[in-house]
Amino acid sequence: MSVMLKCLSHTPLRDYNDPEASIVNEVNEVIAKARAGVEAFDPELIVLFAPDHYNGLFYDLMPPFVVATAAESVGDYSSLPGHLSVDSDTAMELVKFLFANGIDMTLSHRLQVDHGCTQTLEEMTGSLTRYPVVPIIINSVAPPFCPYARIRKLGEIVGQFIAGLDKRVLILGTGGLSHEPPVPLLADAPEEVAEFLIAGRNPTPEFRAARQERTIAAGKIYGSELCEQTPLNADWDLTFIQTLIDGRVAEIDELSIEEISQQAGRSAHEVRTWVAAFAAIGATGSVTARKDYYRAINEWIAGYGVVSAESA
Ligand SMILES: O=C(O)/C=C/c1cccc(O)c1O
Ligand SMILES: [Fe+2]
Repeated sequence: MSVMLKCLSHTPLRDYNDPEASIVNEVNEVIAKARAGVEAFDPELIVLFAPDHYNGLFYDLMPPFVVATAAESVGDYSSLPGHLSVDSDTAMELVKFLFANGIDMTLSHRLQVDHGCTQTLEEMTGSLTRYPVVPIIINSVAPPFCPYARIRKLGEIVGQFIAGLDKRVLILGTGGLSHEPPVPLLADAPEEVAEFLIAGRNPTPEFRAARQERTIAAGKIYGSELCEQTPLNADWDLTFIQTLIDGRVAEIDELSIEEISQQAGRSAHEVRTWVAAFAAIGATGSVTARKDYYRAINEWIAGYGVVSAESA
């Protein structure tokens, strides 16, 4: 068994609201380098921790986390549509292993996923089908959230499963870091917004286009005095990254969910995918980790980071 980890922020505003060309080029270079590392590693399996943004998961049945044995991308923004090459047998074995080890996992045999799941997969592999993948969606956008300690425990048990596989496994975490796009909250939502958050699957093209336009418009003023959303917080992001690469992931258990929302924005909870990914690799051996890149990019509503690790 050998294990590689890549955790990356994602943003659907790529191509729709780009920062200056030098920054786009810089990010493209970092992604190309990370992808070359994946290519050289040649994973036999990808375990993908990702959030959803009210495209696959809604409040009609909102799990804290879910393993998919089959997944279809909705192709929101400019993300790739279509099916992911999910290794359904391994996904099912993982669910059984989690049950046997104290994690009450949710299972989906047909899950819709969005840019939060597919952007990083595409960036790291060039497609949604290049390698067998097991998607694990962690609720990071729809409060209330289970404690970070539970996410770390989930990651640890996934790591124990990976350790028993005798395969080259790439663990991906996608989302974060600090950011707060205009995603509505169920509390106090007007009736039609609440209806969308509870059961908004398969929206009309017009509904999807209007939603995307709102995000693009938010990107154009994000971080300015016109913007009411919580701004990016580079200090918070860099402290969080350092905690992970120092091997101190358990310290994140102590952070309060409310404080993270206040300091880093409501969608900063997408870092739950990074917590799970680091806990997973930590359970497979001794870990070497590094920060490949960080920049706060308002145009993309993203504290944008890339972190890599290997275990031996
Ligand atoms: O779901 C949406 O419409 C927008 C999501 C978004 C916006 C900006 C940064 C991100 O990481 C997002 O997921
Ligand atoms: Fe996101």
